[in-house]
Amino acid sequence: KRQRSTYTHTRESFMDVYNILREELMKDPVVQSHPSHAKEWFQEVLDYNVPGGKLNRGMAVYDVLAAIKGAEALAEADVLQANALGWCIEWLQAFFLVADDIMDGSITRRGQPCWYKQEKVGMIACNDYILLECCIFKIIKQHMAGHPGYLKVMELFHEVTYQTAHGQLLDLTTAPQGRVDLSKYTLDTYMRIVTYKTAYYSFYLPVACGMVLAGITDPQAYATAEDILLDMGRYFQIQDDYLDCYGDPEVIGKIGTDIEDNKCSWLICTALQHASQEQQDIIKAHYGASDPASVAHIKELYEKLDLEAKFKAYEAQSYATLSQRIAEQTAMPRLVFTSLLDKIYKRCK
Ligand SMILES: COc1ccc2c(CC(=O)O)coc2c1
Repeated sequence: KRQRSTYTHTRESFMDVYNILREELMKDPVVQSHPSHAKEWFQEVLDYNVPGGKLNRGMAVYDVLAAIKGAEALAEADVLQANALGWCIEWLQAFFLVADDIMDGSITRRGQPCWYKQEKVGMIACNDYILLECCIFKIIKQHMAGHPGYLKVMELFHEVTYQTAHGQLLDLTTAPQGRVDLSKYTLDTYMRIVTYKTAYYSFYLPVACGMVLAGITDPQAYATAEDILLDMGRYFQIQDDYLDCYGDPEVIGKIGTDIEDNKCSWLICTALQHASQEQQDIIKAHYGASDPASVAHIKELYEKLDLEAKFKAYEAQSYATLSQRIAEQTAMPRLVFTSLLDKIYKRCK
């Protein structure tokens, strides 16, 4: 069935699907048979943690499907299915964020207190992030049963969860809280962290989901997409690290604290690569310290090492290489990749 009334893909239409999925999950017999306090708790876990982000990852699944099949070829059921898978990526992110905030001892997330910081929650949040992950497979079962790509999607979410957990393992053991062993802050390790912790779920997963729904089965198409999208995801995170230090807090919606937080960021790894012995001593003395004077010393060092220019050069190089690779590939309509690249390139938030 072709689409009669053209669907317009907006945050509002995407949020409508959240409400459908949340009601489906609340209707689950296990939840329905709970005493009301437990039903309310489960609903709050979803409403507090799943919506509230920028929804870029979730909304990208429909965009990919429409780019491959043509929006006019999609039936209402196809649109719902794509948005349901998109929300599975937002659920996956909610699961990681609730867990990561506990591990990092974070205070706020998306402008509100972290879920575990709620008086009544604490370590109950550990069970809550498990429930968030379980919802992914309830939604996939509900919306992909009977689809030829059901198993592929199931494998995708298991594989990307595994990759992301390995990214978090690497990040936690490279940059443990408190004083840091700077010898671990190499660009190679940094690239591995961002590949596994961010690039797979933020860029490869949304596109791979769209490809499955579009009926693409050729393994080479997925390999080509992975190659391009991991590079895009690495560029995205390096840009994120740059914005944390040089972005306008008004625009990015938060004040960057990577220097105070000891973060293994592209800036510090690049600084260490070019720093003299004396400059390394300054980094050792001041990186990861929260007092403003220490932060100022690090930013002064970033100035001296001209990291802004180094980032701009990397950004231009990365964009050129990605554009070239996108133009050369024949696996998919270029729009699949260019729509994402245009969203992140030179973004301010
Ligand atoms: C999947 O493509 C994306 C993923 C993430 C983003 C972001 C930042 C964010 O939402 O965290 C801007 O554009 C995107 C495009």
